[in-house]
Amino acid sequence: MSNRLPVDRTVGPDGEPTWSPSPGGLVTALEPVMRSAGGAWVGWGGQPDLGLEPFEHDGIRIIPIDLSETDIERYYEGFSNDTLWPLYHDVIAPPSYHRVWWDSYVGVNRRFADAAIAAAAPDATVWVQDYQLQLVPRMLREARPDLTIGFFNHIPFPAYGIYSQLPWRTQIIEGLLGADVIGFQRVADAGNFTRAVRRLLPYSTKGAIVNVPDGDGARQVLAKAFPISIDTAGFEELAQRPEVQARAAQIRHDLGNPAKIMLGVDRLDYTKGIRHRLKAFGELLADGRADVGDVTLVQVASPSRERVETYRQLRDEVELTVGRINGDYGTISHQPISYLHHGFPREEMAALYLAADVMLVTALRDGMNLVAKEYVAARSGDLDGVLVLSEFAGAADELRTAVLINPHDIAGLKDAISGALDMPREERRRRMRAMRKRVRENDVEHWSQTFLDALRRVRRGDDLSALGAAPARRSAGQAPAPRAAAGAASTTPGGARG
Ligand SMILES: O=P(O)(O)OC[C@H]1O[C@H](O[C@H]2O[C@H](CO)[C@@H](O)[C@H](O)[C@H]2O)[C@H](O)[C@@H](O)[C@@H]1O
Ligand SMILES: O=c1ccn([C@@H]2O[C@H](COP(=O)(O)OP(=O)(O)O)[C@@H](O)[C@H]2O)c(=O)[nH]1
Repeated sequence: MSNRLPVDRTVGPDGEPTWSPSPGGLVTALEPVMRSAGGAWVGWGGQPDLGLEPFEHDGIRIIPIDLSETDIERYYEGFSNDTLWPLYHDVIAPPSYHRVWWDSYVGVNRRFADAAIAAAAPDATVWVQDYQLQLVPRMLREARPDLTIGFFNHIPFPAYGIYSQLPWRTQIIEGLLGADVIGFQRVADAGNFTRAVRRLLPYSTKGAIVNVPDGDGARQVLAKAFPISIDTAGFEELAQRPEVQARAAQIRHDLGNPAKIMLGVDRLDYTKGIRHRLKAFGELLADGRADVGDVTLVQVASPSRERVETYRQLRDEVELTVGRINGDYGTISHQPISYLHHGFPREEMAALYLAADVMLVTALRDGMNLVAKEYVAARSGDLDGVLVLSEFAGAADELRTAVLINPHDIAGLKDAISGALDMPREERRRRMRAMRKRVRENDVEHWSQTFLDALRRVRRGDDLSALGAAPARRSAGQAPAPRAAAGAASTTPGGARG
């Protein structure tokens, strides 16, 4: 279950409805998982009031949830994308708090939960995805204690000093704790979550395990990092196809055969650090450390959340900056930046990755960033290309041989880009080989199997020590938790179901 279905319904100029792939990494990651798992996908079709019945799409059973214009404004654009999104991304933009948005969030979470309650077979597993649906796990547990419930948070979970701004901070934590396993992208996110639990609720935690009162006993909830990944083999295969390789050569030719191509691919989102990247590149051109004609930056900025004001402002700022740089440094034959405000299909993405000598991922905060992993998979064949990667993207925990940068440090970013453009072939190869190993070991299949395996083990009441238990911790001055306290050191609480 996720806010978005894998496909969005749009109506073409001829008035005919068509289904197009939904934007973003969540769908990219989950689609291959769902295709192999069977079961049904509950989500929203991307347009208001579609009134659709369940249907099959490309081998996946789809259960659509209807959202009205008001739901979209308050639950999706409002609470999800103008409250939770900026808050969870370290308040890069100021979050807005509105009680009517919260009410709508509760109501829409209830509708999603009811759809799963009606559709799930006895003892089924329900895997809830992402910050838009954090209240669903508890709603499911209250109505259907037979279900095994997983939750995965695709975006960061902030430190308590930030999270505590949220007027509904306790309800969200209680909502999430309805799950058996709560997955996060990074170890730091899982730690932030368990710290928030200790600050807000009288529940004891032991490493990754939270003891939640349940009847006369307690049940164990596992809150742990499961870094998401991509269909690595599928992406490698795509990048090896002759037509994709020919397209990569064509892209280079069409750009005027610059010595170096740099690439950025992002939803047009303020978390992605597009402005910082443009600033660094503009300064390199101004300093004479990069020359138009020698270096071209291709920036794909795929449209996202266009009715949210912060996103509109971002688009204006980015496009103003691109226009200035192209105006200042462009020639009749060459533009420093090729800016594309569209979404592209996977084949074109693979060709762009193959064409790019340097991939720029400069996010200010990002749950994972699948683009970074796709670039590595695409370059498995030639082991070439340099990944410049923000340490604030989840992918930086795994891709340690990327050129790691702090995007706020513009001087450092300029040096890193310059070094990447000049990096010797042998160093490029060495770094890429290590990253390829990692992306092959942890692909999306491994991610989903590891998560689902943890879910089965928690549900069976297995000994969870191997899954990340650590010495018992309780925040300073916190009273022992009622009921759960005695079970804090134990691995099999009384309330756990076998
Ligand atoms: O559905 P939208 O509002 O259009 O946004 C698209 C998706 O963006 C986010 O993606 C995140 O998930 C990726 C995969 O785990 C991760 O790599 C990335 O860092 C995240 O930003 C969002 O979390 C999804 O819910 C959205 O559908
Ligand atoms: O024009 C585009 C731009 C992006 N993507 C895909 O969208 C996903 C973006 O995921 P990421 O985790 O990098 O960021 P998100 O958008 O989810 O925050 C990746 O699979 C990209 O290949 C795409 O298919 N076409």
